[in-house]
Amino acid sequence: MTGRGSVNKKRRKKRYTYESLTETAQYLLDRVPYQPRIGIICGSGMGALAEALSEPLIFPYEKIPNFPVSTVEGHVGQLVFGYLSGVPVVCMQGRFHYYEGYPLWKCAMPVRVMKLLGVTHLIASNAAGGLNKTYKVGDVMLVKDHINMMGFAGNNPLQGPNDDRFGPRFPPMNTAYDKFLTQKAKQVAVEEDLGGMVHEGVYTCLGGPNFETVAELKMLGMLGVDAVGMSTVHEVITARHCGMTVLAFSLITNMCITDYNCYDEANHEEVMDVGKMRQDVLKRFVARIVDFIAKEMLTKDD
Ligand SMILES: O=P(O)(O)O[C@H]1O[C@H](CO)[C@@H](O)[C@H]1O
Ligand code: HPA
Repeated sequence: MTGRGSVNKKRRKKRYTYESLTETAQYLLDRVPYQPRIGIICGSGMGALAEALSEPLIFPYEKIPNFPVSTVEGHVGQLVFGYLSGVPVVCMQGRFHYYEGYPLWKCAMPVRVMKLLGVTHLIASNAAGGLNKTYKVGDVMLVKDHINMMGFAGNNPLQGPNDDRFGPRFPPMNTAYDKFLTQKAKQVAVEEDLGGMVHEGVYTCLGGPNFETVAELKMLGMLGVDAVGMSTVHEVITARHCGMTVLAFSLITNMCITDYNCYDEANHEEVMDVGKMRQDVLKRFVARIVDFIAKEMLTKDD
């Protein structure tokens, strides 16, 4: 390969260093008059979560040094800084997925940038297919654990040289999802009238972009998976590696089809529609969680 093609290939493969990520964080810190403490990642169709921020400062991904760009419908592709419940936060309105052609370390790169910005708590949301038969479309599942399917095949965002400034070579993952915060989120959900529609369950991320076959879903069900998606796991692994406290939740946007006699088909339009349908209640939900973190958890970290 010669010329522009080889230059692009080198660029795609070039790993971020602590220094290059610091450069990205510094670019943002030079333009934002505060340090965000809480990071929020918006799932498919859930970009409206960022619209709840007051005094928004918006950075399209293509303008931020070293940032990848969003290519998926329903992921605007910008970082939004602002205040939620009076707390300085940063929100990813659009995340990166493996199926977009990005390696997992690149998909998870914004989490490390958040860390360098001063973020200590991450709230990751996603749209997911409900595999647990008791779930219904529009329900929320607080993630209590995940199965890193791609990791089974050796694909992990932490693959490659470890930089101890971010975290240890061999990070534990049995406490990935903060129990205290998850319990509080459950309580908030009940108070916000999400009551009967809130579950705690196991999420898995597949590589996508195709939705799953019936046999694949049956297998995942046997493994104990409650909700299936194509994101979040690599972000959570990266966040835990660098010591962040994590809450993650899935909006169940469709039920997984595990019946060979059913001819319905999963589709991205439905996923985005359900995200929009639930956006107002999720905005309130996330704002309350941010308020709780600020009052009960941030002070302990200071
Ligand atoms: O996980 P998020 O980004 O919410 O999006 C989910 O929705 C898309 C499929 O409709 C996939 O990208 C899947 O991962
Ligand atoms: N499968 C995988 N990812 C998804 C789904 C699904 O059914 N729904 C939303 N994201």
